[in-house]
Amino acid sequence: MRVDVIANVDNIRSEDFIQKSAVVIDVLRATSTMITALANGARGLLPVETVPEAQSKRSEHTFVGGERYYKKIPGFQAGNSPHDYMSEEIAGKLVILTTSNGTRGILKSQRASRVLAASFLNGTACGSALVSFDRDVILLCAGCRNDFSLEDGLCAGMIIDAMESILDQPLRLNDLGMAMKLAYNQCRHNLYETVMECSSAKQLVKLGFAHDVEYCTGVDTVPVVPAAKHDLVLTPLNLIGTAGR
Ligand SMILES: O=C(O)[C@H](CS(=O)(=O)O)OP(=O)(O)O
Repeated sequence: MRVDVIANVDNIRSEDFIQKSAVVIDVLRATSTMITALANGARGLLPVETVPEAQSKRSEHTFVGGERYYKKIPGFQAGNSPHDYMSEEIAGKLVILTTSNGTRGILKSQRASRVLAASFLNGTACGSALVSFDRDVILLCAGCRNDFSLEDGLCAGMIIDAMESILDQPLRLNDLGMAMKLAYNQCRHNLYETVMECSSAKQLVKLGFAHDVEYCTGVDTVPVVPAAKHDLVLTPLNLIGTAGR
């Protein structure tokens, strides 16, 4: 099985996803938020590109959230903090989410056979789902404004590590994949301290979101895998029965 790690959303074309499993990684914070919303009973999550598009989908059955420049959008029910998605208010609702990078990554990947959303919270569960799909994989690091974010790359390294442990053999990796596997193994025992040195974490701490960085560096603490197949609504993957698909 081949696994390619891509540095940011603009470094890949949508046709490159055809016939592959795609995993979008935005540790700080979009994919950590998606995982949290589904773990807290949201019935699904629809990523959208623009603020007006999100607003137009508001109804009694939806919960509309998102950010621009880390801040909640005026009039929205929530921002992009996973802590905004832990209340009973979202149970049974379709979450509509628009963020600067993570939701763009999901939209870009939609030609893949399956699209998953990953972060440290569910890394091992994602790895085992990918092995069961038995297809080549693209790990798309969402990054930040066309740039690479190290925390996303480290999470890619974690997923590669989990897949290789399950398969008990090395995967075929691109150079960024090799680098991230080595980097993850170098810092896996002090992940929080390493992520705290990354630019997005520093910015979040400055804006009063230190608790988000702490939560988002929890390893395998929320083993729910948001997944989409042939449409854009992410729902929790049922890990039993995914083999061979
Ligand atoms: O809300 C976030 O943490 C970031 C903000 S920014 O794009 O990095 O300025 O958005 P995300 O889509 O989660 O990367």
